[in-house]
Amino acid sequence: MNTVHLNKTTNQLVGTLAVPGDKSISHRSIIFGSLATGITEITNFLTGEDCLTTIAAFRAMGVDIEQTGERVIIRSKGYHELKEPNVPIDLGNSGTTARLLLGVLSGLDFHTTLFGDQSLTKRPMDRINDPLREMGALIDGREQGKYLPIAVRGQVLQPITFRPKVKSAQVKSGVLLAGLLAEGETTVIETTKTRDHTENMLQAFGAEVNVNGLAITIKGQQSLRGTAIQVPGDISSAAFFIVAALLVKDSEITIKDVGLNVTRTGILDAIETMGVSLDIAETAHVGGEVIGEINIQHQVAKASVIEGEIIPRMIDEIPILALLATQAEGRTVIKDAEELRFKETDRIQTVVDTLTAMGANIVATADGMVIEGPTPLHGATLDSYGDHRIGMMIAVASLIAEGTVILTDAAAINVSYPQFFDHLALLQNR
Ligand SMILES: O=C(O)C1=C[C@@H](OP(=O)(O)O)[C@@H](O)[C@H](O)C1
Ligand SMILES: C=C(OP(=O)(O)O)C(=O)O
Repeated sequence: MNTVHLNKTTNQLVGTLAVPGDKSISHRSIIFGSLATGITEITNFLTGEDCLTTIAAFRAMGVDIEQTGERVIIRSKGYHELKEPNVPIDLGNSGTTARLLLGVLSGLDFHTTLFGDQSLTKRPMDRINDPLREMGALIDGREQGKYLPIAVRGQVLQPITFRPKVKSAQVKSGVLLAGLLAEGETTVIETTKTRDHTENMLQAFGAEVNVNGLAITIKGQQSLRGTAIQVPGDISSAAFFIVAALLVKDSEITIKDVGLNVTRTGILDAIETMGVSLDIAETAHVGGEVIGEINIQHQVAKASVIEGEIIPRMIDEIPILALLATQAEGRTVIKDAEELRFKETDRIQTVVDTLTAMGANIVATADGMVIEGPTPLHGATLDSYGDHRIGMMIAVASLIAEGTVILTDAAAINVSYPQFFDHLALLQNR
């Protein structure tokens, strides 16, 4: 499955789909379940490689984690009982595991070494290590701990009030996790709201946490209680099929049981500002998260300017939105998205290079891109560059491109959506 040949679809996309569990929430369910005392039972867990990496990390610290497909049972005696791993921990491709785990390990009384794959080894860790060091963490690594491999020796941490410079839920969450283990009260004050699954899950595990607008305060050294977590479908995964249905003529699909937390629905708002109407209905609330259904029919989008507070609420969906913009009428401008340069790849550059190779009119800017549409797309030989979201963007683009798209390193998609090609075939009635 590493190289796949993809052709323009002859079928419209139709049907109802439940996308796999949310990646951010799946990671956090393993982390909080491992830190809690008692039994945590997780359903609809994402079996993507990144989340399996988080399971392996906590198993290495002695936590009993039983995983059978999308059902996970964690039996833990609480964070005081976590053990020093006797081998370095492999974080694979997962930025979320790296930043959140650094927060946890900084406050646990043992030594750990962390390393990752080629992509993760290039991603900045100083954004989390700087505040952790301010709390007293002992962290060292390549270039003074800016990059993996990194070693941590846990300490008794002091609380801080932290105003992150980057808009990052991973940094916020890493500091809140360290704050949970620290003495006193730790506060994180954001400039723009980022995804709040950590805050929601802390509450679900019985922690005292106070959210006051952009300020989050956590009381240190409290214990968490194991609980049941139902993971909503991942809107970031759904976004690929939402855009696919908009692009392929006569399509109509419904995505059910998908997470609709407002800190994640920027992609739906952005699509609506492009003149598209979506039918969205909330169906349930679980563990502080909203779940619902989205119905999408093929429509032609209009260009728009996407900027400001919406960007952190759709940061992982910008590659697929850029594809939609290549087929929209007019000039789409994406701004304030410099964070894309620090993902699995530099997603400003890889999106621009990939869509240009397919015939799009798109240029990179320092903090985003400018796209003129509509332009017809054509086949090409393209690489995922080891980036799951680039791989899925290419696969969706191939549905409307003339000629064959040859996608190399398609296996990168397994990081967040192992069933992606099966689900695509299902919607094509193949
Ligand atoms: O907290 C999380 O689960 C995530 C936060 C975002 O990263 P940043 O915090 O680096 O923006 C996002 O891109 C990533 O896919 C998952
Ligand atoms: C950026 C992503 O994940 P992470 O930072 O966890 O590698 C992503 O899933 O698009």
